[in-house]
Amino acid sequence: MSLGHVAIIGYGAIAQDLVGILSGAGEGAPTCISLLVRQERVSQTHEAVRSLYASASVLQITSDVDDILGAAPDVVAECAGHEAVGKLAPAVLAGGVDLVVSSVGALADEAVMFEIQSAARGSGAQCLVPAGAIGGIDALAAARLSGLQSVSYTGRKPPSAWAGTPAETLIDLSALTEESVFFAGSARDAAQSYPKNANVAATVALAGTGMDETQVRLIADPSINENVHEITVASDASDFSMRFVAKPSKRNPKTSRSTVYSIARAVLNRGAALVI
Ligand SMILES: NC(=O)C1=CN([C@@H]2O[C@H](COP(=O)(O)OP(=O)(O)OC[C@H]3O[C@@H](n4cnc5c(N)ncnc54)[C@H](OP(=O)(O)O)[C@@H]3O)[C@@H](O)[C@H]2O)C=CC1
Ligand SMILES: O=C([O-])CC(=O)C(=O)O
Repeated sequence: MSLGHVAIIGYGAIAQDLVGILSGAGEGAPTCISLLVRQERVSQTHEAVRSLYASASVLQITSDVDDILGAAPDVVAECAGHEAVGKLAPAVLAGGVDLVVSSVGALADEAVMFEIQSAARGSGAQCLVPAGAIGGIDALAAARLSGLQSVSYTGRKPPSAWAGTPAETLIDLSALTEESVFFAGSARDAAQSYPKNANVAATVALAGTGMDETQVRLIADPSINENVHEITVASDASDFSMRFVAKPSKRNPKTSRSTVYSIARAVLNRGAALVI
């Protein structure tokens, strides 16, 4: 088995790291990588990619999803944002291509969720939700089969990681001297109000008690430099708590560095004989 053509939507922090990881995957590396970027970013992306991957003539760059689908990729990895999921995911899935989604919080929009599931059911393609920045999603999704009593998620990041979000209107991020819980509510509200910071809340919700029952707290904490993700689960099979202390991405402090490795694993597993 081998991985053929991988297409990636976006070329920001996660996607740039993903291209590096896939290109360096040795025997498991895809034979071809395509990038789907905004029209206005096509030429700058060509420049960036050419300087980094001089020998990799395999990289193709387009702003047209039909170019991607016409080349029949084995899998598409979305690494762009909620808007890109709403706009492009149904077309990819309707085209019969499996999609690994990073921006899981987009599925908190019921219309987007419906379109994605309809497109996947119609073509037989799958929308794959990786764990992303967090872990323990396997244990949670398995425990759900036994019966879940409660699932809660807490996301804690340095104040600067919440810049440009509604947290700014709730608290003075630059003046914090101690942690501040600025959001407590459902995973659906968290994912939709904090689209670049709370995708994990949606992932935990999908694996567990759903968007409306999953309890979420979001915290700005001036005493930390990492992004800390915690889940607490009570189920008929087991009770567990997990805490992940993730280093921030060097390219984007809102994004945990662990995220891209989870996406890469989901992609590389498509070409593996033994999947773990
Ligand atoms: N599941 C998880 O655990 C996590 C998920 N995420 C999700 O992943 C997304 C990407 O993260 P990250 O790489 O750090 O973010 P970045 O902002 O660094 O990169 C996103 C890139 O995607 C581009 N983009 C956005 N919309 C489109 C589109 N419609 N078509 C083509 N390109 C597009 C952006 O371009 P432009 O700048 O022009 O808008 C930008 O270059 C986040 O927005 C978040 O939704 C992030 C962290 C954890
Ligand atoms: O990467 C992270 O720390 C989590 C994140 O941004 C998200 O869930 O959207």
